[in-house]
Parts: sequence; C-alpha cells; structure tokens
Amino acid sequence: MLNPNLDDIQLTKEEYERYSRHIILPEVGLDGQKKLKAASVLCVGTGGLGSPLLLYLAAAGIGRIGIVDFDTVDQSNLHRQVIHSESWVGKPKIESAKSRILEINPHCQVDLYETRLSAENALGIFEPYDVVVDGTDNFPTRYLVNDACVLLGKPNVYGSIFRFEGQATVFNYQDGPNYRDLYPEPPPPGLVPSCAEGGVLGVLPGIIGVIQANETIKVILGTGKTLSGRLLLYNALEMTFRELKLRPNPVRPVIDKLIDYEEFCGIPQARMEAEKELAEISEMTVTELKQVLDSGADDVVLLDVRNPNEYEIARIPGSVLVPLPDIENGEGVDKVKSLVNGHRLIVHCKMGGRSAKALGILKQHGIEGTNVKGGITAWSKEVDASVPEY
Ligand SMILES: Nc1ncnc2c1ncn2[C@@H]1O[C@H](COP(=O)(O)OP(=O)(O)OP(=O)(O)O)[C@@H](O)[C@H]1O
Repeated sequence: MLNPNLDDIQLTKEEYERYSRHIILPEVGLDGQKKLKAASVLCVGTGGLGSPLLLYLAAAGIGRIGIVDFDTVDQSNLHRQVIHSESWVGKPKIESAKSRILEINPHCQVDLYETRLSAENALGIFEPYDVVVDGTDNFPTRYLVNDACVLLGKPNVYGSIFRFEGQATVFNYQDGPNYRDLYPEPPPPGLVPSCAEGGVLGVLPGIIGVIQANETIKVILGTGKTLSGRLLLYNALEMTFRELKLRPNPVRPVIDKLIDYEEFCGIPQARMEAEKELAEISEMTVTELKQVLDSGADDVVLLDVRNPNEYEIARIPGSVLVPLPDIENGEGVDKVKSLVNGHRLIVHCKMGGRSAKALGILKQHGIEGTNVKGGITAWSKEVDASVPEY
C-alpha cells in the first residue's frame, strides 16, 4: 500500500544491511525503505523496458512485484532485454524474470500472470497493486493500461522507445494528466513502425526503463518531483533530454468502462484491408521461389523492397533492391517498370507485408507480380540457413 502503517512493517537485520545505502539517505530513511517493502508494483511487459525496471525495483526492495507477459524469450531480445539470458531462450519471459529477480533479492514476492492483458482481465490483475508500470510496445495495450489505471485510481508509470528516442512520464497521479491527454486519438494503424520493423538501440530501453523505476520509487516514497505533468523526451544519438508540459484536457471524454482497444486503434479494419490486399495479390512460398530460381529462368525479376540497410544485412542472391518508400513516392515505380520490361515480377521483403503493399501500388500502375509469403525470414528458416535472420 502507498501509505502503510509503518509500525506494522519490520526489516530484518539482513535487510538493514542490504538497504543501508538507501536508509542513510534522509530522503529515503528507514520509513522510506519500509514503504518500499510494503509497496506492490505491477509491471506490464517484461521486454526492453520491463527488464531494466524490474531489476531495479527488485534491488530497491519493492515487497511485491507482479509481472504480466505472454511471450517467450527470443534470441533477438537479448541485446536489450537484460533480465533474460541465453539459457532462457524459448522459455516464458515471466519465469525468466522471476528467476533473475529472486537471485537479486529473495525478499521480493513475485506474482506471475502469463497472459495477454485484455479488457477482460485487466481490472482483476491491476486491483491488488499500488502502482502500474507500462513496459509494453503497442497502442491498444497502452490505452488499456491507461483506462484501467484511471478506473482504479492507480498511477501509471509510462515509457516508450523507438530506434534512438524514448519518452517517459507518470500518468494519472495526484489529479495529473493521463495517456489520453497526451494522445486523445491513436495514430493510424501501421503509421508507427514497431521496434521489430524499425530497430532499437539496445541501451535505450535501459535508460528509459531505469527512469520508470526511479519514478515508481518516488511515487512510493512520496518524495521528490515526479514526471507527472511533464513528458520527458530523450534522444540517445544527440544525447539530449527535453521536456514538454502535459495538462489534463478539461473536456476529455469520461472513461467509465474498458472498451475493445484493438478496434479503437483501428487494427481490425487495417487487418481486413491488408487481408483484402493480399487476397487480390498472387502469392508463392519460399520453396516455390527456390524452384523458380534453381530452374535458371532468365525471365524473372526478384524485387526486394526492404530498406538499403536491411539489404546489406541479408539478401536473396539475384534480388534487386527498390525500397518501398521509393515505390510509395512514385520514384521507384519507373525503375520497377524498366526492370520488369516483359519479365515475370516476384517481390519480397522481410515478412511479406511491405512487399504486398508494394504490389498493391505497382498494380495501380499496371504492373502485376507475385508476393513471397514470409519474405526473407521464411527464406532463411526454410531454404538457406546461411542467410542471417535479423
Ligand atoms: N497486451 C499485452 N499483455 C501482456 N504483455 C504484453 C502486451 N503487449 C505487449 N506485451 C509485452 O511487452 C513486451 C514489450 O517489449 P519489447 O517490445 O521490448 O519486446 P518484444 O515484443 O519481445 O520485441 P520485438 O518486437 O523486437 O520482438 C513484450 O515482451 C510483449 O510480449
């Protein structure tokens, strides 16, 4: 609880020693350390942001930590999701996180929720916790975490990251603004790429996640000046920190229940449109592509629409690069036209989404082609393991 009866909380001799450098800080003191021990924090997501913040919350002596995630540890997580290690690849993230937390601090109670947070389960999961920390990576979940915190009156310690830039603030704290004051409307689906599509510097979530841990601790201690009402913007390349003022919107719509957040973020509509686009485009598997390439047919153009840096990392032999942004702005269309020139066009990207989009645009210019299902990722998995997966 956030304002516990401190007489009811005792520290053991070992805990006095463990937290001694906290306890000698007048701003924390013995009372502050007892507050941390009495506190409960729920972390949604144990990925890039959740990893560092859980490490520090555990080390700081938070008494009860809840973790929600449905995912397993992937090799590509290890460069930034520092709570997980090599031996946990393929296993549930929440179990990996719990095992590391208990190594750091066996005094923590760790509750695990191996599930996708949804409008159906969020209120029940959040209810027992004093503070919620959002370490997720998608808009529907951020609106859901926000609205559940508003309904339950809990502070929501927010962070987000992309490539080299991050944001952090504290929402719904002491009548301060919430996520809907910052983003009343979700961005159009597909406009903001994920870290899997756009990449992320490994240390970036470390910096933002540790800021979230710091804010969480201050909320629990009731000390210092939190980021409530201020959005911190960090740029790792420029090494700059900026702040924007945030205010509650006086005419913000009332949040009185949880809704369908995927629908709110336009995701079913975008999915339907993508499926429609795909349905109108012919497809081939990577095995079929291999057969075509092995047959030595010289009337085939294999077009790669990824970005140049992705092409540097891995490519299918014989492919020609025309990035999707060039096709979208029209410049690449003429280039494709001259390449095709009566040949058969086959298009691929990393997973199959961008190539479908490219084919949709090319079709409007009278150029038909076939999409490679699963893209170069499927190629490295099923055809040629020497092509690196990224
Ligand atoms: N609705 C949700 N419920 C529970 N966990 C969620 C939800 N949405 C996102 N997450 C979790 O939040 C974490 C976000 O972290 P991050 O983006 O660093 O990880 P990732 O999804 O493993 O990364 P990548 O996209 O590179 O594979 C993930 O572990 C993800 O499973």
